[in-house]
Amino acid sequence: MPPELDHGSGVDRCLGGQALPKGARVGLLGGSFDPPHEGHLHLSREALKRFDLDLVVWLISPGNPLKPNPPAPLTDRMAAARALVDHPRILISDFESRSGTRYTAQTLASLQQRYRDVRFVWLMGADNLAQFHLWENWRGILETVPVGVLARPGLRIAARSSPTARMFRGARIPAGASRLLGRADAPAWCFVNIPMMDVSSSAIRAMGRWATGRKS
Ligand SMILES: Nc1ncnc2c1ncn2[C@@H]1O[C@H](COP(=O)(O)OP(=O)(O)OP(=O)(O)O)[C@@H](O)[C@H]1O
Ligand SMILES: O=C(O)c1ccc[n+]([C@@H]2O[C@H](COP(=O)([O-])O)[C@@H](O)[C@H]2O)c1
Repeated sequence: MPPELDHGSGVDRCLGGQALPKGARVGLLGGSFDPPHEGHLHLSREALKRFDLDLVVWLISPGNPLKPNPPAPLTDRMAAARALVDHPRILISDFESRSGTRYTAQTLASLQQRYRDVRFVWLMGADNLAQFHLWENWRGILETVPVGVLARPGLRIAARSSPTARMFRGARIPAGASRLLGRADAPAWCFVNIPMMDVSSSAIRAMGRWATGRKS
């Protein structure tokens, strides 16, 4: 049983091994991290600055509900993330596997119930904004937490003209005011251009540089 789970009250005392201070602005970077790479680190460092966050938590997913093939075992991905990250404000968590949630809308509901005094911000790369309207209860997610989107090579235009960007255009915070995102009430989202880093898990897998206990 993970030590950080307080089963008596059903309340998590900490996320990614760290207690979350009252009022903290916490960015959540959900992902397959199959494997984690420098692009995830880069996105996280930029998000801390651009959105004025206190912490970024990597939520290592049991598996993306839209991806047909399962990722490598969670323990391998968690270990690789721990080996890669050496930053006091970037935490790694298997919260979704522990809470039994797989859809982001459920994960956010579960987190908000456990951490009532924390201000969560959902973080993602531009590829996910382009597809966001396919996610379970995607409007509900946007109505629940502010969303920070970070540019990704080749995907700026698809993201900015996506159904989500069009439907929620009135809730967009301009990039010049991105530091307000963490304090904003939902619905609010912000797209920031960051120096591009052309690295992806699929490219690393294709190069055979990710050896795990994956069953395939
Ligand atoms: N190089 C990058 N620049 C910006 N965002 C990124 C980058 N790599 C990953 N992300 C974002 O990080 C989150 C988690 O990504 P994920 O773990 O799926 O990695 P990935 O490299 O996109 O994987 P894959 O190539 O298998 O799709 C997503 O929101 C994704 O958009
Ligand atoms: O909730 C959904 O319907 C949903 C659909 C697709 C992706 N997600 C989440 O988006 C995050 C990024 O996934 P990935 O595989 O692109 O790294 C990860 O936390 C997934 O659980 C969530």
